[in-house]
Amino acid sequence: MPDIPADRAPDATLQLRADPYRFISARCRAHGSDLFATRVLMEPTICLHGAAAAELFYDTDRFRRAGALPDRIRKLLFGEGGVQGLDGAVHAHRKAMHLSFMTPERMAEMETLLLDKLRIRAAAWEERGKVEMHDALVGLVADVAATWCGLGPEPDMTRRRDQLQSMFEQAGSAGPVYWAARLDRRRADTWARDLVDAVRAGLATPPADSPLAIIADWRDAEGALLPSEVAGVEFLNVLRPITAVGDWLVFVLHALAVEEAPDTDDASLKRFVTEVRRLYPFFPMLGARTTRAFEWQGHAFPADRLVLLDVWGTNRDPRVWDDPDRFAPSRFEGHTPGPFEMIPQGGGDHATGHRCSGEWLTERMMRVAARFFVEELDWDVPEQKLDLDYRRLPGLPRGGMPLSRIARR
Ligand code: HEM
Repeated sequence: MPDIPADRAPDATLQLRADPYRFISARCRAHGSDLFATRVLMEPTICLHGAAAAELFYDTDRFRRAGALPDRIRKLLFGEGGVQGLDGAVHAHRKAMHLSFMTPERMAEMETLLLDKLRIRAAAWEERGKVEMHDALVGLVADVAATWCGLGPEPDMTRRRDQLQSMFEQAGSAGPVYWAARLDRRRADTWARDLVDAVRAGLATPPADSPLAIIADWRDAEGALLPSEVAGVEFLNVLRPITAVGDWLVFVLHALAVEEAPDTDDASLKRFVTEVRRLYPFFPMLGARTTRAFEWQGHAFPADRLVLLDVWGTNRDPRVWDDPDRFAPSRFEGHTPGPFEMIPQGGGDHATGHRCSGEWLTERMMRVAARFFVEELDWDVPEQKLDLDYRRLPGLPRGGMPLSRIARR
C-alpha cells in the first residue's frame, strides 16, 4: 500500500500560521495528492483536501471530535463541554437543541432586528465623515445577536462584544494576544454561566423561544439539566458566531466595493452572498481525529490520528468550480452545490453531523445587509488597503473597510 505523501520538514506549524488558508491546498498541489502527512505543534497530522476527502472527514464511524483539536484552540474558540466536542447520540441530542433555535419565525425576526438596527445606525454614520465598518458592523451585530438570543431590546454589549470578538479573531494567534483572549473567554464564560443561573432561579425571564431560555431549560437524554457552565458555553456558542456574522458583513461590503453589485431580488442576492461565503477567508480548516485504523483511496490511516480538512481550498477546487478564483455569483444559477463541495460552515448533514446550525441564519443576515447597502445607502470607498489579510483569522481587509460620505436614500 503506498505511503501517504509526507512533508520533509519536521514540523509545519510556522508555515501553517504564516498562510493558514492556503497551506493545505498549496502542499497538496506540491505533492500531487488530496492528502499528505505532516506535523502540527509536533503532532503527526494528516491534511485532507477536496470534496471526496470532506465526505470521508464527516464519516462518524471513522472520525470523532472529542479530544480532536489542540487544547489551545479548543479552549479559546469552543470552551469546555460544548456541542463541537461531542460525538454520536449525545452530539445528536445537543445538536437538536441548536437546530431548534432556527425556526422560520425566529429567522424572520432576526432579519427585522438587523434591518432596523442598520437603519438606526446609518443615521449616525451619516454624521461622521468616515466610518470604520469592521468595527461598526461587529458592534451592531453583537447588539442584534444579544437581543435575538434573549437579552432584551437594548442589551449592554460594550464589554462582551470585545470578549466575543477576540474568541473568533484570535483563535490562531500566539503569545500575549492569545493569553489576553483566553482571559476574555474566562470572563465571558462566567458571565454566561451566571445568566443561565439567573434564568433558572427565575431572576431573568427571556422570551420562551429565545436561545437563552431554551438552553437554560434543556435536558440531556437522561432528563438532567445541563451543568450551568456547559449551558453557558452553549449560550456563547450561539452569541459568539452570530457576532462573527459581523465579519461576513464586512466581506459583503468588500465584495460590493470591488465586484459588480447584484440585483436586489432574493435569488440574485442569494447567489451573491453564496459566492461571498465560498470565496472569502473565514474558517481555514477543520480538525477531527480518527476513531480507528482504516484504508482510504489505497492509503492507510492509523487510529487516533489528528486530521485537518482544508475548508478554504475545497471551496476553490478546480475539479468542482470552473475558474474557481473568479467571483461569479452566476455559477449558482440552477446549481446547488453538493453537501461536501462548498463547506465554509462545514459539510454533510446539519442534524447528524457537525455542520453549522447557523448556516441559514448567516446567509439570511448577509442578504439583508447586502440589500440594505445596495438599495438604501449611498457610500464612497475612500483610499484604503482593500487587500485581504490572509495571515489573519478571518482574513479581513487590511484597512478595516472604512466608508465615507454615507447617506441614506
Ligand atoms: C460567521 C459566520 C459563521 C461561520 C463562518 C461558521 C462556521 C462554522 C463552522 C466551520 C463550523 C464547524 C463545522 C464542523 O465542525 O464540521 C460551525 C459549527 C457550528 N456553528 Fe457556525 N458559523 C457561523 C455562524 C453561526 C451562527 C450564526 C450560529 C448560531 C446562531 C452558529 C452555530 C454553530 C454551532 C452551534 C456549531 C457546532 C455544530 C456542531 O458541532 O454540531 N454558527 N460553524
